[in-house]
Amino acid sequence: MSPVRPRRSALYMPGSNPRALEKGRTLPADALILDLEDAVAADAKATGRDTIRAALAGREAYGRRELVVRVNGLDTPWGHADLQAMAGAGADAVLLPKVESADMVRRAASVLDGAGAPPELALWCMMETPRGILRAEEIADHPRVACLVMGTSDLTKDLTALHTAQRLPMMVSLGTCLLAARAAGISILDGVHLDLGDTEGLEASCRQGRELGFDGKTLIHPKQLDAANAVFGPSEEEIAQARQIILAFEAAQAEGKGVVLLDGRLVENLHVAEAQRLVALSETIAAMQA
Ligand SMILES: CC(C)(COP(=O)(O)OP(=O)(O)OC[C@H]1O[C@@H](n2cnc3c(N)ncnc32)[C@H](O)[C@@H]1OP(=O)(O)O)[C@@H](O)C(=O)NCCC(=O)NCCSC(=O)C[C@H](O)C(=O)O
Ligand SMILES: [Mg+2]
Repeated sequence: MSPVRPRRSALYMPGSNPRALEKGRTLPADALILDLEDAVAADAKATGRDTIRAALAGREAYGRRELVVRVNGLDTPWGHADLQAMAGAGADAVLLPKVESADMVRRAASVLDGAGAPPELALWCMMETPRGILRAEEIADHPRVACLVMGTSDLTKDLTALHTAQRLPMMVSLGTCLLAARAAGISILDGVHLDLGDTEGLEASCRQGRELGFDGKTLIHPKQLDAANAVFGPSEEEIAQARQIILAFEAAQAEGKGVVLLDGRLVENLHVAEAQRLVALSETIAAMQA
């Protein structure tokens, strides 16, 4: 079962942009992904590292937002130094791009260990190449991996597919990674919606992601946060329903029954487990907002 930690919204921001990093302290994002990879030009990578380390040194200012650093791949000139710089910098997780095997995860973990990373520093993995998708299960199974993140832009390019409204070209990959994440009991986030002017399309893509089972969505601009938070967070109606399910089942159990009908619908212990997860999620979100 995925952890109850809310990951409805994860906002990418260029690690070389101090203004964006400062703004992240007040934005309603569950997670911030401080990027050293695609959003940072080659000649700004070293400055980006310093800017991110400075932000992480003042992490109290980010409250309960999860802080994740996307490093460059170990096959690039910057990957090794990125991992060494982030090992003890205070991030919650390091996000590895273009992960294609458990061996790639092991090599990154070994650099972090060698640089003295604490055991609680998690690895998140970008799932964005055909080979990576095919090996999703072994990647998700590594003990340090806490979350898979769909990289639907790179994936669309590598598949020579098209970006479509219904995202049919993505379905096999999304489903494969969801199975891997849930089998391993870790989180999984959906890919970005690139069209910043397309509010309806963003909302539809969030709804589709939630229906498929994603925990949240990665985003590229603050104006996308509200849609993701609303869709991936349980609604008032869902919370009320969940509480009813828990109460009805408790009452049935007190009478020695293992199932109960609530408004004509069968309730079993599997429904109670999901209801408990939703209530716990809503309580954590409320605590974060407070
Ligand atoms: C796309 C942007 C470059 C647009 O930036 P800008 O022109 O500054 O936008 P606005 O003027 O509308 O900004 C309004 C204010 O919001 C702040 N802002 C904007 N974007 C962010 C952000 N991402 N995080 C934090 N704050 C942000 C601006 O500073 C303005 O603030 P203020 O000064 O108070 O007015 C920009 O949005 C951007 O850089 N976005 C992130 C791009 C990125 O990180 N891309 C890489 C990740 S996506 C990816 O890699 C895909 C994946 O790998 C795959 O394969 O699928
Ligand atoms: Mg990518």
